[in-house]
Amino acid sequence: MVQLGGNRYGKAEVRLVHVARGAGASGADLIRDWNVGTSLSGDLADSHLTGSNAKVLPTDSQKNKVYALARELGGDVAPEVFGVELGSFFVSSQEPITRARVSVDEYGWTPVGAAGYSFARAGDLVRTTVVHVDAAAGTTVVSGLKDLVVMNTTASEFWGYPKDRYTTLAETRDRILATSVTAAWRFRPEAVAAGVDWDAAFRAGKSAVLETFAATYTYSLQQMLYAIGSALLDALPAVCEVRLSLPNKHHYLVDLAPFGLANDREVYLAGDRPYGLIEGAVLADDAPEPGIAWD
Ligand SMILES: O=c1[nH]c(=O)c2[nH]c(=O)[nH]c2[nH]1
Repeated sequence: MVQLGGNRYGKAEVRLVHVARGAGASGADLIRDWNVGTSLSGDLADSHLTGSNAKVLPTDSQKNKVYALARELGGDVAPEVFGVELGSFFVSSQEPITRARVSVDEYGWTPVGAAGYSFARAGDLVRTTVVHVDAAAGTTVVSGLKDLVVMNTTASEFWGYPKDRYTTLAETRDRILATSVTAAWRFRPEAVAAGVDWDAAFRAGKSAVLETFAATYTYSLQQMLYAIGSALLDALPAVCEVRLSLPNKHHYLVDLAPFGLANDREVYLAGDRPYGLIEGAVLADDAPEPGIAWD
């Protein structure tokens, strides 16, 4: 015998660019460039077990609502606001749907020139948010960033680790530390209910990550993870938990001795794979249980 397990469905990667015309400083346009995902769940067993689509709001309709809502909300809207509105729409308008998950990745654009309508795509990071709207459990918001590549050319050591018969790694008192930061911060339920200045929170979170990375002398990437997580909790009182994923972008000093050249921390091979992957969570002492927030 078999049975249906957990399931959800929706539209992935709905690409949407909203131009808030003249809404910026000196009448400049403001751009929100998004990759939106919707995922609905609830009383949907029939669709899998009998083929009845009576409760299946087409993913095509979900995609259409994404574009329509961007127009309806208008203006320079934070991705979190959009996620809460969109999720609430599906749960309140479709009786079988009890939970909606909305993800928004936001790509930044930097103004170019003075006319207010020219922009260059900002490649430094992607802003992220995942909103869950659940008919019973309420609304959760997890925001953050990904693809933020950072490097310290010194101020990092790695030594004192156990050595077994497979250990060849040389201890180092001075190495390059580089990573691509994925950070996600979970907002406190009461903050979500009261309303958050989402854009200000994002700016504060990004600054906390960058400033901590630059200011922290480390003996491991694990130590950097905890430092960044703590700094985010300090900077964002509305946040109760941070989850971080830090790939170790290894840089190997190239042996140039065969060519009669010394190499005193100058020429490195930028490793691609494999890479170390350091992951962890940092929580406020009073963080409530996450419930569905990370689903
Ligand atoms: O910061 C590090 N943490 C590790 O766990 C590890 N392991 C390794 O080989 N190099 C490193 N660097």
